[in-house]
Amino acid sequence: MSAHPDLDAAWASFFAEADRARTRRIADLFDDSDRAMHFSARALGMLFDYSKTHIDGAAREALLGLARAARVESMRDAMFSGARINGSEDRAVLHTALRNLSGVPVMLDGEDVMPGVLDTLERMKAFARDVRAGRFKGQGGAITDVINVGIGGSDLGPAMATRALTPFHDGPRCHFVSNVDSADLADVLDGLDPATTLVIIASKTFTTIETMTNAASILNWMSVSLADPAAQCVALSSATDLVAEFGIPPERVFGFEDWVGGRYSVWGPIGLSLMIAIGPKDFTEFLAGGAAMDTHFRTASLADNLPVLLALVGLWHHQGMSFQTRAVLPYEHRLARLPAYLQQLEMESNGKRAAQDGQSLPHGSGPIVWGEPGTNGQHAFFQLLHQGTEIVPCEFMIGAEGYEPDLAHHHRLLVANCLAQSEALMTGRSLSDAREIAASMGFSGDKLMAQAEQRVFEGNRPSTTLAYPRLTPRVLGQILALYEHRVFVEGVILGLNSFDQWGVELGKELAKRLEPLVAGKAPPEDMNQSTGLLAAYLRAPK
Ligand SMILES: O=P(O)(O)OC[C@H]1O[C@H](O)[C@H](O)[C@@H](O)[C@@H]1O
Repeated sequence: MSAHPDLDAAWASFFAEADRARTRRIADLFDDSDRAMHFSARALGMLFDYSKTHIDGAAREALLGLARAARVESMRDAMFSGARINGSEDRAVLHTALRNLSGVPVMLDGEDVMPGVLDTLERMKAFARDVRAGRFKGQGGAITDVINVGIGGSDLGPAMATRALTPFHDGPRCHFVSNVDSADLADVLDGLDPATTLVIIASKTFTTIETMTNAASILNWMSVSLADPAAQCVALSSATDLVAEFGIPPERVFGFEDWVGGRYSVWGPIGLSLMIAIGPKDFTEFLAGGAAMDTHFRTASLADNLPVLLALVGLWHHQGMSFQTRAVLPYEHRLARLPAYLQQLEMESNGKRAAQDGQSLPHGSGPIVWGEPGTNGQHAFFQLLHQGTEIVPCEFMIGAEGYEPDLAHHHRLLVANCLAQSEALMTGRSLSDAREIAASMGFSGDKLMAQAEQRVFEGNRPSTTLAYPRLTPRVLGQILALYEHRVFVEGVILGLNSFDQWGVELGKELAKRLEPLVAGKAPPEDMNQSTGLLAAYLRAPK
């Protein structure tokens, strides 16, 4: 007898609905003339349309039943209340406190974390203002360039958001170095003046090999021409003792606590490069957007709750319809790094095999997430989205307005393309229409059939669209918090801990063991022969 009979029953109705849906055509669901209204939701000025999916009223009831049976609301409240929901690391999950601009107390072990959070935020703002105004100087004058050295969560958030908010840049240029591949560092340093460059070393643990290696090499680069390279360094970290050992004085260290996961950390000190690029005021807007989404997530009913709906649609496609991946397709060129950011957020959070109690997950983990901005993707992999034998649910994103009023016709084309794709995926093209096309091209007989078949689009391919007014700092904050909570809800329903990442450890350990071998020293005793062959080739390629 299961310990969770309600949850088991909810999963059973979920799978029964998914089975029923397999034979259904999405386009037929639009016989209901109100479907678009009934299968979309609005919040904070954004519109989430999930009507172009196989979900009907009964399926939605089953999905909401699953959210209720998995106790999504009480788990949500537990997260916001500072409970240690990250069980394997025995940590609370309170990145939301970083954007809690109201300052309403957030208690952890009987203590309010907000005074510390707001104090750090004020210090960041003061420092960002000094850098932007030229009061904080490099050894050659005002700072012209900022390099954020970090990887994973200490890179993807600020790198993605800084690019997303290009129209708001009015500070020094910001660059990002993450890869241990020297090519990354060399390309960023090329053309920079060490005397006017600020280096931000961003690492929660301050032990990550890529970041520490890059930081050391940057300091070497600076030391060729500067008397005191460390004077132009800032650290963003939870490991204040290691930062002190490294030699960065406390006034240039911005700390955060272990209850902020790396991939959830852009809202705090890890966002410093973004704050320097766009200024404290717009950064505060970004935080306000995240906070507004938190309030929505905490107060909206499940059926109107955007993060819950995104999560349920995701589970429906992956667990219910057995679609293995999902594509994130921002029709917003400045969100080019969003798919990479979401890959870490979603796959590092929910790409797991074991439940909190160590049992195998009964219904698997989260899906593979990938994507590219439109319209570029249309000229690359959309072929497979339309005619491949794998079905990939697509998540489109589009703003009503861009930032180039003189080029408004570009934006109209962008919107038309985005809408055209979701419609084409759903409606497809029938064999008879394809035959007509082939006939009009002059084909006949067997050739006509062959030509026609290749022009058939099965259609019935699901997508959702998130539409927003314009990509402002506030809207970006809303979107990122929306996805964070979506990942959380999916994780709760799947029964896993979204906040640890044990799956990244093994490769790191092995890399450490293999380094001597790559350097030509003794191989580890239990080294695999394929690895040995590759290492030998890479030492002397012939
Ligand atoms: O910020 P750091 O401690 O340097 O960690 C950087 C990144 O590396 C780790 O391997 C984790 O997979 C990420 O979650 C983390 O964001």
